Amino acid sequence: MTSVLAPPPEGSGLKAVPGVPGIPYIGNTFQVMRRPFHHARRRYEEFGPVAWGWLLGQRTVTVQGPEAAEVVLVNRDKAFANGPAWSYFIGPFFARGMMLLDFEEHLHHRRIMQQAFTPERLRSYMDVMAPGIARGVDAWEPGPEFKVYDHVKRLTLDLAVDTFMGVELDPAERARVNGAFIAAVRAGTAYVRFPVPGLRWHRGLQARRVLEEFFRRHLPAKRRDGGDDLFAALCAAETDDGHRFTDDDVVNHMIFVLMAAHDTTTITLSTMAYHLAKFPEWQERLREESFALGTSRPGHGDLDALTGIDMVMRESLRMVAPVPALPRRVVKDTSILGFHIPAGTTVVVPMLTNHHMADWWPDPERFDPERFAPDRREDRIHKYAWSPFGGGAHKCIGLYFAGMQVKTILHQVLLRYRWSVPGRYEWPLDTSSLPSPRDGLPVRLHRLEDR
Ligand code: HEM
Repeated sequence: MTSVLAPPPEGSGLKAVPGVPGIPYIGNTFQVMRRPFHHARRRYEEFGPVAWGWLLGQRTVTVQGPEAAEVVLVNRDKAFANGPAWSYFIGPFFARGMMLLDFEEHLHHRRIMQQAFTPERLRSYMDVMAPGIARGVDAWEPGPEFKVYDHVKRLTLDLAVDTFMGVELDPAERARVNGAFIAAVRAGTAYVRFPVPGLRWHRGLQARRVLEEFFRRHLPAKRRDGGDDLFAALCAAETDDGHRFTDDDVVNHMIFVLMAAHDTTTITLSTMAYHLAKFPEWQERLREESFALGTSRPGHGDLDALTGIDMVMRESLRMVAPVPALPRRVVKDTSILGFHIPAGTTVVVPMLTNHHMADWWPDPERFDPERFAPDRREDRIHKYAWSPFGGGAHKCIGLYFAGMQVKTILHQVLLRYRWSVPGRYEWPLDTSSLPSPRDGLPVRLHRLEDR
């Protein structure tokens, strides 16, 4: 049954947000998680861009389309806060990470962290990363059921340890840190959201302690010796007016950045690999481009020549946004596109489904990288039509790093392997958390010289 979220203040000229909220606390949670595209389309046809319902235990206004996304992400009157919204999901495990800070404090931290993402820093991360990528990709064992997602996840996690931590780890400690990391990420989507020994939430809290202890142990040496890694960069980062991170800040930011960096790039690479297997003509086109580059170790500037990889990456980020939804908590009464949004509400910008809206994207279900070609640039229809990296004050600080890493890995893979899937294969995408293929994306992988 249709009902309104809250009556707008008298004389405000605002409209009430409509919706079919469903059963309190549960509402449409299962439909949204299982069939997000179908559900979003139906809601948009019935209510337009602003509608409410119960989602994951909260009264939630979902805003669809780039115009509403812009209002929320640009956040002109500071009505939308990140911390309370994201903390609901990942707070205990990623406390005081950059994305969970707000307003003045966030700006202050972001200015310092920016020093770890300057062009010079990016170049040196790339130098550290290149041999690890070559080693990791070389070690893949071709076969008929090669699970792309699982292998890429392992690779990006290993790269994160090398590029971000810059600490020599023996295999046992590497496994312990990687394991803690995976447990902390998994805990965010636990069904039982309090600590019961043996269950995800509890394991997540234990993992957080392992990670804190790890970074604290290595911190004094990093402060003293410096290095080319992100950990050293955060220790050294200083704004022009002399602000630096405390030890606690460095630990909190490191734990968060590791999480922010590796799942997202894994999903991007997997989506690219899936479509390149489904559309072999694109795979060949990209391979030719990679061979034409004439180097297996491209430097930062060489990557610009890989225009095909760039278009496929953008199209893959459109088709499967790795961060499917951006939640915000409304901290004072406000409005979105003329609708009254009361304080206390959770607002969600659903990037995953926004990128499939027929009002903004011609033939949105079609894999068509050329839509990003210079003569088409369909994303230019609106500044927020394509925003897999978010926007406004919290826009992904690692977006150039991500592009660099994704392109370098794919380039290395194209130079060594060819892969395919059976003609009618459709990957079973799990959208109940960050999107991922339920089957690990099995492909037939050949080494090029074997063919
Ligand atoms: C394809 C890969 C990536 C995607 C799609 C992605 C997406 C996003 C999105 C959507 C946000 C904004 C969240 C919000 O507004 O609530 C974000 C924030 C962030 N990302 Fe990324 N990200 C990626 C890779 C990375 C990498 C590689 C790093 C670090 C090296 C990184 C570090 C961060 C950080 C620190 C924030 C918080 C920024 C802030 O709140 O000011 N991300 N990312």
